[in-house]
Amino acid sequence: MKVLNPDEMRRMDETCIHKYKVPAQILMENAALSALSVIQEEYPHHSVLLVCGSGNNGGDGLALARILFSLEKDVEVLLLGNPDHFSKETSQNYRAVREIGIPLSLNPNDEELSFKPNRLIVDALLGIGLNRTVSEKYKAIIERMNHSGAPIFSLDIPSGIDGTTAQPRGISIRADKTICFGAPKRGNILSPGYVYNGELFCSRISFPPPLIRDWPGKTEFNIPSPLIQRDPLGYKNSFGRILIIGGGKNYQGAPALAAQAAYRSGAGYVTAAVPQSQASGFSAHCPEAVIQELQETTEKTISEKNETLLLDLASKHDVVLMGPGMTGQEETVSLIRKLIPLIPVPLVLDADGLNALAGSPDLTSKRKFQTVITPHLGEQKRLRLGLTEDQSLEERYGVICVYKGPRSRICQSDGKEYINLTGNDALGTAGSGDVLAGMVATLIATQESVIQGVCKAVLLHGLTAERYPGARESFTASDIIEALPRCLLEYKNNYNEMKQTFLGKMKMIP
Ligand SMILES: NC(=O)C1=CN([C@@H]2O[C@H](COP(=O)(O)OP(=O)(O)OC[C@H]3O[C@@H](n4cnc5c(N)ncnc54)[C@H](O)[C@@H]3O)[C@@H](O)[C@H]2O)[C@@H](O)CC1
Ligand SMILES: [K+]
Repeated sequence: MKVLNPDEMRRMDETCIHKYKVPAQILMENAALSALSVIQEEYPHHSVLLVCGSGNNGGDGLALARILFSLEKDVEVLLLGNPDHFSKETSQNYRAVREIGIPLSLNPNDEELSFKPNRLIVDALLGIGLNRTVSEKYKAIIERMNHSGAPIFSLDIPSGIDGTTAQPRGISIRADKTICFGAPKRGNILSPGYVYNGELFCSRISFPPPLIRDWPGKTEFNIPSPLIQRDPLGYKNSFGRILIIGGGKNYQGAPALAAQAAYRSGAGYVTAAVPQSQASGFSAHCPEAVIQELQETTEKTISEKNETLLLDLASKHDVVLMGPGMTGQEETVSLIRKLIPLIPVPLVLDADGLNALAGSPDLTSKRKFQTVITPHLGEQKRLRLGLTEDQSLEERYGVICVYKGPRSRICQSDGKEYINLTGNDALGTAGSGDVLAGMVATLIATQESVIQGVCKAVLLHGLTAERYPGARESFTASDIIEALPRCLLEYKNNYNEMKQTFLGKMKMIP
């Protein structure tokens, strides 16, 4: 399923209206009816206060007020704006609400604003037409709604969340539930917007299937797809040979976590190239890994003298992961920068590999084999140095970029983007990224393509956190590795069901 930005959503609405001849009035009515079905299911006994703005989002709210009133619900409307400027559809609903005699305050002053904790608030102030910082007048109302103690149900998107960036524009409604219309917008799905949305519902508001299916949008969910079956006649070298280049003084755990994660996610053979003084410590952490001892700098990090050896070793593996625990030691950084363009297989760069890359996009953009980078927020900022605002990391560095964080995004240089829905805050723990890097390297080697491998690894990594039976506070990187056998099995056996339910992150409403 596609995830749209507000411009695309408007074009989709227009196409539905003009090409498929579904009138705008019907779309608004369907939006209101789908919101009604959520209210009937989730808030069957609540009286309802609808807070409506002057755009079509407000129109949806007015249509919903009309339908609720016809069901003899206790409803009241607060409406902001000048009715002379309403769209045709919003005007029609406004006139109906007035004629029917539904209680309505137009542009209420402070005393007329009354929010009761036990009355459901329907937030229909601002939808995808939000195009600037929330005005002072709206801000005051949003604050009052947020502090009212009442449950809030947002129509289309919580008022104040930017549909493209998912950031609040100054302030935003914090909804308990949100229903998005037609298709989910980026602001419904990405961080931090998805937290403001609360529980998310989606209605197609009768958009014809080809309109949604054939939409040329470039953003979609990272939906589970089947894992490649292991060859029953395979052997260790056919199940993915991974080379991990990492480690430095005080950082032997990072490559060890990556190596364990690689084995637990299916790698047949893992070589760990680490500074010689750390080899024995490494073996204690991951006895399955084959160790390549490397010459060291005086600071016990990987020396530049290993260049030829490492390139030769890389050529004997399917994928290389470089970076975990390598430190920012000058000579080591220089080695990383020499190796990046020359490594003759797909390359995953993480941690110090990314720090060494930052500011030199040509190192990766000219590589003959694909590169995957997995930066967290701090690393993203460093990698952005020297880039213009409209340039993306994936485009400028010529890589697949995994933007790690809540709702990680996996982006290709051609603009295709997959939003991952698995995971939670438990993953914010030291070593979590090292584990992910090991999983990414392995699934790249074992799945049908580099992008498929990356998508599956990110999904699986998030799943381990969701399936953890303990408190999120207690979750560690080792728990991810420990959960992999179960989660991998669940993914293998149930991907189809996971696909149907979108992993429970969004409920489809007729
Ligand atoms: N045919 C369609 O286009 C459909 C649209 N629908 C609804 O229509 C919404 C989009 O409608 P609109 O494009 O009219 O936009 P909105 O209803 O989101 O808001 C536009 C209004 O808000 C004002 N505004 C924008 N930014 C503001 C700010 N920061 N502070 C205060 N006021 C601000 C604008 O001046 C304008 O009056 C969707 O979110 C959805 O709820 C649905 O009815 C489904 C069909
Ligand atoms: K809204």
